[in-house]
Amino acid sequence: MPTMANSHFKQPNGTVSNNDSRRQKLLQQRKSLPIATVEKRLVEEIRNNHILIIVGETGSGKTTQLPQYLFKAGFCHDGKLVGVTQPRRVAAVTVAKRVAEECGVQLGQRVGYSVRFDDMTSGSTRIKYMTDGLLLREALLDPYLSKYSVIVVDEAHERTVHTDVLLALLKSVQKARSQTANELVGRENSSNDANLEKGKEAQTTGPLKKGQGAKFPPLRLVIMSASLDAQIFSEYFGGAKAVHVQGRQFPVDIFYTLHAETDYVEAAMVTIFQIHSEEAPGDILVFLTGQEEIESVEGLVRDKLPQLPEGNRNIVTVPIYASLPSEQQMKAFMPAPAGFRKVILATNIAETSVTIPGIKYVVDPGVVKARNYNPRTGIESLNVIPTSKAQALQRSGRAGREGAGKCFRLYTEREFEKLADSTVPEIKRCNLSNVILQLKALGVDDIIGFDFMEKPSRMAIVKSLEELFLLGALTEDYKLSDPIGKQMARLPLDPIYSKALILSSQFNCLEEMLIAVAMLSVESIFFTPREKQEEARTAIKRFSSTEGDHITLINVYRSCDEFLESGNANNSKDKIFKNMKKWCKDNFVNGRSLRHARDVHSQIRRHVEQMGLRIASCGEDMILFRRCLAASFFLNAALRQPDGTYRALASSQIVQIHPTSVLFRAKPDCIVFNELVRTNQNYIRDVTRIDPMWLTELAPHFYARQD
Ligand SMILES: Nc1ncnc2c1ncn2[C@@H]1O[C@H](COP(=O)(O)OP(=O)(O)OP(=O)(O)O)[C@@H](O)[C@H]1O
Repeated sequence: MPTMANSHFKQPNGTVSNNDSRRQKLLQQRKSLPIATVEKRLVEEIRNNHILIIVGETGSGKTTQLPQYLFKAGFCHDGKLVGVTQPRRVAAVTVAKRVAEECGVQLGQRVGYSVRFDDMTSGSTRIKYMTDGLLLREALLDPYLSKYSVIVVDEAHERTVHTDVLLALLKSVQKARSQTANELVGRENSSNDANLEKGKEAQTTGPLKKGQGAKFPPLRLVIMSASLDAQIFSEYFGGAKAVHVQGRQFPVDIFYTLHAETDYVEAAMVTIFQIHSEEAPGDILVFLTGQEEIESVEGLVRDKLPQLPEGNRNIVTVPIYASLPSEQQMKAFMPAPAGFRKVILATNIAETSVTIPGIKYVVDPGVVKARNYNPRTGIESLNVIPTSKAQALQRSGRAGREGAGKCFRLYTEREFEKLADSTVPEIKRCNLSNVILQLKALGVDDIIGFDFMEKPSRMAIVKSLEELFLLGALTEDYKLSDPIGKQMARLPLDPIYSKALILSSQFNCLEEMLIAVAMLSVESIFFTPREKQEEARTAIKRFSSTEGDHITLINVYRSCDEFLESGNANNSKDKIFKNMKKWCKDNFVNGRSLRHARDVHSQIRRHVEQMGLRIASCGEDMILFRRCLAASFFLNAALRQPDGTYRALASSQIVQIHPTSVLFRAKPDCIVFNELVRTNQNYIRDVTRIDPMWLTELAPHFYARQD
């Protein structure tokens, strides 16, 4: 077995090395992986079975090695690709970098990746890592996924909405590619939603046409995970064969607490410092639930350092969470400064697939922030819940990848035993509008009869179909509308935001809506340090609009723009970055969030430009913009009640304006909002004042009915 590969500390992840000894070392590492002993057998199984399920321990080499074996075995000979999907972009990017390095090729050549807004592939790419969402989008343009000979769905146990939909889609593509002209194709169903909902005649359309798929060679599917319940997948794929890859590379010792912890953040802090003072060198990966919690722990660690003995302050914290811009996420993969211990504070985006060089210790509080959706009330909420056993296994699997590791679970062994084996599939606990819009765009007519691995409730499907109809994305017989529905499906956003962008081009305020949507897509734009509450409030007031949070967010964005434009023209990128950081700090704006919003803004701007939408600004006339908000978010309108609470008009839920909203005290009569958060109350966030008359004028199809 190789010893711990400290070279990773010195060489940034993914650089192409001409250094022979580095290549030799990588080759040695590859050969020592458990999967290497079964290379021939796996290739044979994939040749002989069109669907194969592979279960193997974390770190055994599935993600990095199998695609290379398939390439070597000739699955890419005629220019075809091996596609590997990951639930998360950070995994797709980092694994592709690693595999390119192992192959000794430049990233983007033989080995590449493609994730939303970032394509690192070329005509010569044969092994392509991507997110599952991206492959779904590819299917819009190439319904038979004709350029792939094999598709590997990695980390299938995560059961994200995209993974589930992708599996169903791949099943029908595979069937189509192995069928003859006379056979029926999976996506052509005998009934459709209009039929089910309205008793009309069945109609079928869809891009998969009878016999067309037979033009392409059969598609092979590989479904992989370390902790997957092979049985469920095997049944779904008609008794597909499952193989188990035995053995793990390095051992990971698991430690549990003796007693249940009441405050997991506090327990995580204690554990970090205990590891730092008692354990051998090696970096620490701590799982937390979200940006705010990560930033608060960063602050707590910073505050604690001066209290430690001088020689013991050599800790650096590095955050990693989904809404952090990619280049900042990559900092987690860089080596710590010499003599320092790196403490990575991560959400579950670092839970599967990734190898973070240097990690020897994992701290796992056993909780995760998960989406939950109630189709009856239409409320989608984010709740902190216990992880499943499968997640606990994945988390501990992040240690022990370069040498033996340790995992500290901040809960008792008895609590572990009580955890569910696997996570409830996301498709059963989220709003389905986005998925249904994508499926409709893929030509799936019958959502209720669609071959989901696990069917979402009929109520959830019907509710989302109704929502899409009200937004104008579907016609009366639940077909994708043209052009609105088609345009909405092209935008990689929630349908309600896509609709807002399309409408705002008609209201002459697309400039403003682009900023609003970008700002709404990031967490916590303002930060209020505990010790500077008053100062922060005064600073934030400078951006406040009496009309509400949307215009306030636009004011922040534009003020920063103005600052960057004035006097920064001749500055280097680095200098501008530093200036922006200072501006944000002075104004109590969260710099990371604002940078992310600017990123999202330029990406969606590119999309709307490509779609030919007219980009104009309403200038000073913010009434136009507010009218557009009313026209777009009419499903999220609420009226004030005599007691100061609000009644959400679509669901009749009683809600309250969140204290962080600029309208918290003003309490206008009628509002639209964007987020409903359920804690001990139903709080609404991102709120703007509107005139109630606008609702009947701008959304008569909904409000005429309500009255
Ligand atoms: N970026 C990297 N830097 C250093 N070592 C790496 C890197 N990526 C992979 N490795 C090494 O290759 C091994 C196999 O990684 P791989 O991702 O293929 O395993 P896996 O079986 O897919 O694991 P998981 O189920 O956790 O995704 C790791 O345990 C690690 O030793």
